[in-house]
Amino acid sequence: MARTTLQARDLWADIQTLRERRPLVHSITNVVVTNFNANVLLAAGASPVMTQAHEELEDMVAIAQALVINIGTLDAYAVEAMTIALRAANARGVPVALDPVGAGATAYRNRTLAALLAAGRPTAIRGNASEIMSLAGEAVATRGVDSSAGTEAALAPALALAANHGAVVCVSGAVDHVVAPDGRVLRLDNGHEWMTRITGVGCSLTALVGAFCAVQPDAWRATAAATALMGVAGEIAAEQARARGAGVGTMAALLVDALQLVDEAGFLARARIVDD
Ligand SMILES: Nc1ncnc2c1ncn2[C@@H]1O[C@H](COP(=O)(O)OP(=O)(O)O)[C@@H](O)[C@H]1O
Ligand SMILES: Cc1ncsc1CCOP(=O)(O)O
Ligand SMILES: [Mg+2]
Repeated sequence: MARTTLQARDLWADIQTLRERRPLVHSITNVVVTNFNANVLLAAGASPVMTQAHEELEDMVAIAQALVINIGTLDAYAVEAMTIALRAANARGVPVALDPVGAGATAYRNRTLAALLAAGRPTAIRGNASEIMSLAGEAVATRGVDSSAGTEAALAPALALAANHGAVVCVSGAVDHVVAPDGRVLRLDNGHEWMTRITGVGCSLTALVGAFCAVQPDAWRATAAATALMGVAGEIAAEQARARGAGVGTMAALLVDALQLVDEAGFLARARIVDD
């Protein structure tokens, strides 16, 4: 396994670049998380637009700096939209982040993901452990949209998935694993268990992956920056919520705040890159 040379300060540089450049991120996402995802993107410094109208997809992809495809709430119209947008993004060199929500839960999701991966190539794929294991061909059943496995078990499947599709793969969980098609692996030990009790945090991480791919051409480093930022912000939000005797509802708002307000010292003090 290749050792990482990435440092937290490299990831902080990408966070600053995102805040300065404010890339337009086009998302085709699910009906549960659309508003939260848009707020997360805005807080981190990106400019979100959500649309799946077939009539405007190619025009929107043409002005976007990244595309996010999220299969959380599927129907035939949305699947066609994802396929059109993926092809358009690939043709224009616009980076694509894919969230395989619920992969391994139903045959329809698995079929749809196979068709999307046959139609085009995502730049990065971000899912929880059982979603990534399922996408890599392992016989695993995702529990609705929640993981039924730990991230360590998904490392080998993630490396295979990355190599097979030429995409960076991020497996999120207690320790996040970010792997590149060439075998580079970065582990990030940030976050808080309460993040799993706010809907859309994983989906929003995928949206951030898209945003960072818009400003950092090394998709592995971009995905690491997104993952570190979400983990650090989640930690800050959980701490602040607990300090005031609040729960995960308050934490959701504090998470958006932390994505906006985290500064260099706070980020560098918390970001934990784990080497083997
Ligand atoms: N047990 C945990 N401890 C700390 N952070 C976690 C834990 N589980 C998930 N996270 C964090 O929550 C975010 C969403 O990840 P995850 O829950 O795996 O996604 P999904 O919502 O798609 O299942 C990531 O930033 C991840 O690091
Ligand atoms: C609950 C739910 N059902 C379909 S999509 C969705 C949101 C999943 O969001 P996340 O994976 O970020 O928790
Ligand atoms: Mg998810």
